[in-house]
Amino acid sequence: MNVGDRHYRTIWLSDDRRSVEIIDQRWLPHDFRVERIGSVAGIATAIRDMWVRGAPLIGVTAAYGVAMQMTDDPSDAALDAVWETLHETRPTAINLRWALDEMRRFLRPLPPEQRAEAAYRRAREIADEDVGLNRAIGENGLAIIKAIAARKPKGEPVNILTHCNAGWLATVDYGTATAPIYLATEAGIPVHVYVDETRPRNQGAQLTAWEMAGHGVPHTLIVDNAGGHLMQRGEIDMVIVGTDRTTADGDVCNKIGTYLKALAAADNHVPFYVALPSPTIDWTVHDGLVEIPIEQRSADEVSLVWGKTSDGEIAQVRISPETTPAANPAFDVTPARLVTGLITERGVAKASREGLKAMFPERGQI
Ligand SMILES: CSC[C@H]1O[C@H](OP(=O)(O)O)[C@H](O)[C@@H]1O
Repeated sequence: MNVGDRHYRTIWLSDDRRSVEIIDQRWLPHDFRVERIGSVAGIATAIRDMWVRGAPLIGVTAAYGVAMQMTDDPSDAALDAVWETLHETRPTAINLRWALDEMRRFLRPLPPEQRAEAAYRRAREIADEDVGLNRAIGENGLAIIKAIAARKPKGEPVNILTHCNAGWLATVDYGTATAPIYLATEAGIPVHVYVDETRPRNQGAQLTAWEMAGHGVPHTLIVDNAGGHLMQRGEIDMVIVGTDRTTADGDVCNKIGTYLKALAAADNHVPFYVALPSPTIDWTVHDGLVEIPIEQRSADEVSLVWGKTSDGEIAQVRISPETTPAANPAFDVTPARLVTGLITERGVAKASREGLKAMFPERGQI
């Protein structure tokens, strides 16, 4: 999307045709920093420490990491080793495994001497595919926003709540949950977005709010605990979130706190949508609560917060006693029964095995 008057993707090949450049999201919204990464170790650090984050973007970044490995050592052993190294960086987003599997599937049959060039080509294709998938998600989600807008007094905005950042910063471009919002804004449909701050890393306050401001989307930052209150008072017309892994039965794993939003939405009859490209569907699992690994991140992310001081320094401060332990599960699972619909690149699927099979019949027996 545009940053000022310049278009950016979140990741792109450097002019050395080996490294990639990424928007280092740790410093947003206070500082826009681009980092160049030219090694598998650098890619692993960028994913693990969330310089880049968001399921689709994690996958694309890993794909380029495989390409870097193939440049250094195109052997089968190296291909397996880079799969393992990058797969262990973050356990929940299925796009990471999907991208690593896809790169290995694509490269294995090739002679080693062809693998590096082919790997960079395939990584770029995966990045381009992500943009196309998200654009299609935007079109399918736009129809939902239009239908809600049609039922509201003319000119009144559709009030949309979103959690965490499933925006263009979580993908290569457009985002998933934000794609319908961007297209609605471009179509002149009045929308207003309630942005959950999304503790502990505040992806909403720091990233989604920055995106909304940058794209001229009216928005209001709220604490995570305010969403239910707003729904009770009829101030939310729909919820739309992203996902890091959705099961073949429609259970949705997403940033911690999503489940609580879904419960409040169900209790207040607010439609709760999940936007996802098909690589985020894990067809090998059915019960998300049992089968999806939930990343446990550092307690420091709970006890310390980043911000800008009054003299403009970006700093971290402690918000709890030094001796207080903290728990930091990074994701939770929303059961399919709480999901109104899954907005995919092909259309809106029911959150069920039948609904997903109907949308993706080529998946056969799931
Ligand atoms: C479009 S996937 C976005 C998804 O990823 C985020 O997690 P994280 O920031 O930890 O990578 C969050 O769950 C978003 O919904």
